[in-house]
Amino acid sequence: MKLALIGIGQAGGKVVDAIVDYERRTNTGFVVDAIAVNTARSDLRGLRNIPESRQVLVGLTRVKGHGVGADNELGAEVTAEDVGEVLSMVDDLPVHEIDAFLVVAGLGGGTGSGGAPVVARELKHIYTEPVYGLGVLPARDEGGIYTLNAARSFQTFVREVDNLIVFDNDAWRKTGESLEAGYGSINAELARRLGVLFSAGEGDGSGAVAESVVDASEIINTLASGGISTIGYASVELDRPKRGLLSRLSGGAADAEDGGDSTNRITSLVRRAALGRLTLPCEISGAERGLVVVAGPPDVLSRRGIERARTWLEDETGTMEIRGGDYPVGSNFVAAVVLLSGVYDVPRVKELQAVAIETQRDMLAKRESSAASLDDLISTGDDRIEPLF
Ligand SMILES: Nc1nc2c(ncn2[C@@H]2O[C@H](COP(=O)(O)OP(=O)(O)OP(=O)(O)O)[C@@H](O)[C@H]2O)c(=O)[nH]1
Repeated sequence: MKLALIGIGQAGGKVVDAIVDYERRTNTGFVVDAIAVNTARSDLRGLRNIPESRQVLVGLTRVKGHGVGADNELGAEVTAEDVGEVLSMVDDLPVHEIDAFLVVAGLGGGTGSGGAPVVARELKHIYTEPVYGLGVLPARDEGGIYTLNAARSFQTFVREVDNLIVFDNDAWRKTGESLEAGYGSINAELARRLGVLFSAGEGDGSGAVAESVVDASEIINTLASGGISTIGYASVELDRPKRGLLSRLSGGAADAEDGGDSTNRITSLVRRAALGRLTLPCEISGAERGLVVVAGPPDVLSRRGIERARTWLEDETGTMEIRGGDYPVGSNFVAAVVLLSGVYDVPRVKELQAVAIETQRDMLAKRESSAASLDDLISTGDDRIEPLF
């Protein structure tokens, strides 16, 4: 599936940078182009895979290239004011080659949180291709303002995109590692999941042909549920020397050849992917749609395994709309990606909203009491001191 990526804010830019890095290393060609949008000049300078010619600095007259300091209302405002610059860069893209747009942002800050829904709304207005969002939720300990920003942006973003894929930083932190230090590896993990999913059907340049292809329309139909999505992933290294291209391309005989090993490997991988750590932890039963992609050398991609895994996922989720297929790649790993779309039982979102409501209430009360306290402080009672003007 061919994507145009638009990363907004620092997290958005860095995640898009990581996806482009994955795409180049794997030679999968699923990224048609990538654009970074920011209010902070220094954030744009840090990007390695998005050249200056694909970067847009918005809000320059208002914030002078210094970011919006976690004020997402200002982020939305300045992005709306300068959205024409973003759209004219999108206009330069070969849009006829694109299957969908993916707008990426961290929802806890200011620029991405406010700007991503604005850009998504404009893209949807102009183009007929689907516009998907990828929203990163802040970790629990980032504080109330980040949580409130994320809750407000989430409400808005989910309405402006055809589907919002969610990634929760909190579920991905490693013990003993600060989140800042861990962003590099977290972004790489996220890029791998999205990379395997979106490059399915594009091939990896080895010329291998899939038995039952996962093409762009399978992904689009899965995401057509709307609402929000989560992605699971699991992989295993094959215990054998890497085979030559010829044997990889021969493929297709996995079930007969290894007495069911390939079938079992795939079913257990898909279970691990769906029941292990999802990009957004949630209850998978009740998901509206699902897609299973199994990537690996063709001679171990068991069609029976994929069928069984699909049936298992139908039982677990309670939906018949589980699509699936294989994705032959020249690798010594077998990987399964499970995309669950239209998930509604998500305790993390409910918790985020509860903290956001509490924060909003506290902030309003504080603002009112601060105004009264300042009046108190300044007032000199009956002995009035005249202000200068
Ligand atoms: N996964 C991931 N999350 C990040 C990364 N950088 C920041 N975040 C998250 O994204 C949130 C938003 O931060 P930024 O993207 O830095 O904010 P911004 O959109 O640039 O907005 P301002 O800095 O306020 O102008 C943070 O609260 C973190 O939760 C990253 O590299 N990877």
